[in-house]
Amino acid sequence: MAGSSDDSATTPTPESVAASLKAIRNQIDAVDRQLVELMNQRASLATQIGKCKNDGNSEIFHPNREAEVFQNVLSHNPGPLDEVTVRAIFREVISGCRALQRMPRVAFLGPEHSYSHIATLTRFGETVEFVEVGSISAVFEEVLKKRVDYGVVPLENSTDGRIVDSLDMFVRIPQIKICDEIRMRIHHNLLANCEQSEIRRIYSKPQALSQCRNWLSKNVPNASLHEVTSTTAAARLVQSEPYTAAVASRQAGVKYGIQILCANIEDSSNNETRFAVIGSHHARRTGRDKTALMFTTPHNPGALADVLMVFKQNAVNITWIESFPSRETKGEYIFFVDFEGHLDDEKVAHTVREVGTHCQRIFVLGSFPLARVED
Ligand SMILES: O=C(O)C(=O)C[C@]1(C(=O)O)C=C[C@@H](O)C=C1
Repeated sequence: MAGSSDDSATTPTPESVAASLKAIRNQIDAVDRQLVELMNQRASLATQIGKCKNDGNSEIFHPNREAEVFQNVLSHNPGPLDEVTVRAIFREVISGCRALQRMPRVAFLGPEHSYSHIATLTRFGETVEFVEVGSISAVFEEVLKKRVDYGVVPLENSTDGRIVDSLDMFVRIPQIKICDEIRMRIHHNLLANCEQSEIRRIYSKPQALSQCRNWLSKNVPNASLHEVTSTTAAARLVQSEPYTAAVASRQAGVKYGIQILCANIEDSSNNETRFAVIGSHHARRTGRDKTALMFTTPHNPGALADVLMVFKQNAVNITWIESFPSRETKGEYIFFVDFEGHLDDEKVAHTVREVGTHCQRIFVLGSFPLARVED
C-alpha cells in the first residue's frame, strides 16, 4: 500500500548513498586498471610496428591508417560515450603511440592558441614537438629543410576564401606534398575584462575581424576595430590595456585569464577553415580520399575548359578550384584543383594523365583521406 512503512526500507540514507558510491567507484577503479593495461598493450603493438618501419627515417604519421583506426573504433562504439568524446580519447592514444616510435616535429603558424595551433592539436594530439614559426612561408621552409616532419598551413576559409600565402608557397616549392587535410569550424569569441558597454577598442587579426564584422557593429557599435598580427597577440594586448577586447579563440581567453563575454560571434555559423598537413609524402589510399593538383594551361581560349572537360568525361568530382596569378609570367594563371579519389585509383591516375596533356606544367600536390569537420 502507498505510504506504507515499506517505503522507509528503500529510501536512501546518507550511509547507503555513500556505500553505493564507494562500490561504483571501486568498479571504476577496476575498469581504469584494465583500460591502462589495454592502452599499454596497444602502445607495445605500436612500438613493434615502429620496429618494422625500422630505419628511423620512415614516416611515422599515416593519416590513412589513422582514419581506419577511427572508423574501426567508432563503428564499434555502443555508447553512451558520443563520437566527439571517443575521437578525442583515441586522438591522444594514437598521439602517444606515434611518439613511442619517434616524436614527430610539427611546425605551425604561431603563436600558441592561434587557430593553426588548435588545428595542429586537433590532428596530431598533445604528444608531438610543436614548432611555432612566424609565417606561413616559414612552415614550408621548415618542412623543405627537413627541420620538422610535418607542417600545418591554412588553405581556405569559407568566409574569406583562399589563403594566398599558402598557395604562393606551393607554387614556389611544388615538391612539398599534402598528406592530410584538417577541416575546422572556427568559433570566435569576444574576450574582455570589462563590461561589453565599456569596450572602446577591439583587437584581432584582419580575417577574424572580417568574419565577425556584422556582429561587432551591431553589438559593440561604439568600439573601434584594430588589426594586429594574430588573435593571440590581440588577447595579450587586452591583458595590459583597459577597456579593450579581443576577438580570439576560447583557448586564448583561458590561457590569458580573460573573460569570454560572448561566444560564437562569427557572422556565418558555417565559418570553416581548411588546413593542409604538408610533408614529403602522400598518404596511402583509404577508399574515401581526395587529390590536390596544381597546373598551368597555355594562354589560349578554352584551355581551362579543356581541362575541366577531362574531369567531366571521367566522372571525377571536383571539390575546389582556385586560380592564382603567376609571378613569373604576366597574364598567366596557376590553377589549384581538389577532387575526389586517390592517385592510386585507376580512374584518378587516368584523369591526371589526361589533364596533363592539356597543361604546360602539372604537379600532384598529394592524395589524402577526406576529412570531417572538427567542431
Ligand atoms: O599502423 C601504424 O602504422 C602505426 O604506426 C600505429 C598507429 C596507431 O597508433 O594506431 C600510429 C601512428 C600511425 O600514424 C598510424 C597508426
